[in-house]
Amino acid sequence: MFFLLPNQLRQLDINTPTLISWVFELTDVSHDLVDYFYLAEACETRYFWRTPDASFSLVGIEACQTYFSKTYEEMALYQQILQQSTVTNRSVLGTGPVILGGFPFDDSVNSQKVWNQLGNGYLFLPKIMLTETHHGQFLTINVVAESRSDLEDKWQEVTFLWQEVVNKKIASTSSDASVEMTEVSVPEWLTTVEQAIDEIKSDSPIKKIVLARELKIESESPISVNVVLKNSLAQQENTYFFALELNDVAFVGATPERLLSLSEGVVSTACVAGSIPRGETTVEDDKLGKQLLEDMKNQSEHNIVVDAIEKEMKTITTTLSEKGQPSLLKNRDIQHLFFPFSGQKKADVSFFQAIKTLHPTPALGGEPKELTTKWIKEYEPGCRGLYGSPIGWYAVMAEEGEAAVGIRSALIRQNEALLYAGCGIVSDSVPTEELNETRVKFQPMLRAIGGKKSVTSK
Ligand SMILES: C=C(O[C@H]1C=CC=C(C(=O)O)[C@@H]1O)C(=O)O
Repeated sequence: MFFLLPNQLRQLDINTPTLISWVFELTDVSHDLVDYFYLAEACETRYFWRTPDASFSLVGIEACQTYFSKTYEEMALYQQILQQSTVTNRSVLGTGPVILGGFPFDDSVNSQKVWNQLGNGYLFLPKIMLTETHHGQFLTINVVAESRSDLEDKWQEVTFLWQEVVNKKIASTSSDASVEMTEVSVPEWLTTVEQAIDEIKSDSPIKKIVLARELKIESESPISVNVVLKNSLAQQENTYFFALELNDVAFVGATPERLLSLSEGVVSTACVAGSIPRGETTVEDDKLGKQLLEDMKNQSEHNIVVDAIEKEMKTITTTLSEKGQPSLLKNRDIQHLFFPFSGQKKADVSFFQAIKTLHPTPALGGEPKELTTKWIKEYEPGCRGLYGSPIGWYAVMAEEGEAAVGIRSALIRQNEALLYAGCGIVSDSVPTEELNETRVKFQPMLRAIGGKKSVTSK
């Protein structure tokens, strides 16, 4: 598959920096799209995204433009600037110029010490992007050129990069190394949970705080992002899959939670809060599901999320679906209370602005938002980085995109991984039960990392 510069582009008159974003339909669709992510292992930047129903996947390879530590407003502005200087033949959803990546949980926290260059958010426009939809597989080539000869040079560079990637072989790596697992700051975390309960029970306006903790994995050999993603894809159900890698750090996850999607002017979100493990048998599983649906503590945790999201969705939409009863969202290790909302996005609200409005929902931050975000910054041990924050894709030329909430996730760096899990604390939370809930939420990434584990707790 070699992609020559199309004739239309050879005739372009380029005088100012112009983004050329050209889409080709792939005729050879024998590869699963994720294979291109695996093949790009040696690249500096790579990205993978798949929706829970697997109907839409993206792979991004190397950066044509990068956006570090950018606010939602800045990204909306970059999007507008790009729109005015782009030449594209895109017609299918998720092809052409698309920005990929994640925002930080809290942009007032510098997480670079732990998260390296990903710490304050990293978004990029890929040089090569692969898209799979029910229309087929597509390849987008993005280059920013200042003249016709610059376009020819850069085009050649990107097509060589593509050749290099597809000519690689996927290395077969096993995941049976010995790994040491350390639950980080457990006593401190339990104390923080108690403090949060006291705060909620006092006459403070705080009703709910989501507290997260970390689990550290040290492996005798480098942890392969390819293996972790491959295992996640095989092991999890009803989740988004994402992987964002820049140099030696990668953020990988299998999250059940949609923050916001935008298609044809309609924004859709979901309230996912309230949890119980899966049962060993169907009977036990149904019993646990029923228990979750009827449990007052989980209902109150969930309702806080529904009320806040409904209120915020009303500020960004002209019409909104009605509030109703939650159903169960079942993943491999855990089940949640789930309720979706969708509405017509207001024309003057950008997608980035809409994401800013919702993030963090009380499923990851708390209620009220500003107070609890500050509370988390002050008291939660650890450093969230991109955990719990919007990660996804954002079309440049059209009203399209989607961001999931980056949970059930791990930061992977060579022989180490840091897993994150949190839970909603309300007035009748019991600290040790919350600790157990986070243990269940670590499971997806623990299972995906594999290895023979020994455990310590600090
Ligand atoms: C914060 C996490 O989960 C959130 C999403 C679903 C259910 C949650 C809960 O029941 O507490 C959390 O709000 C996490 O998995 O790290």
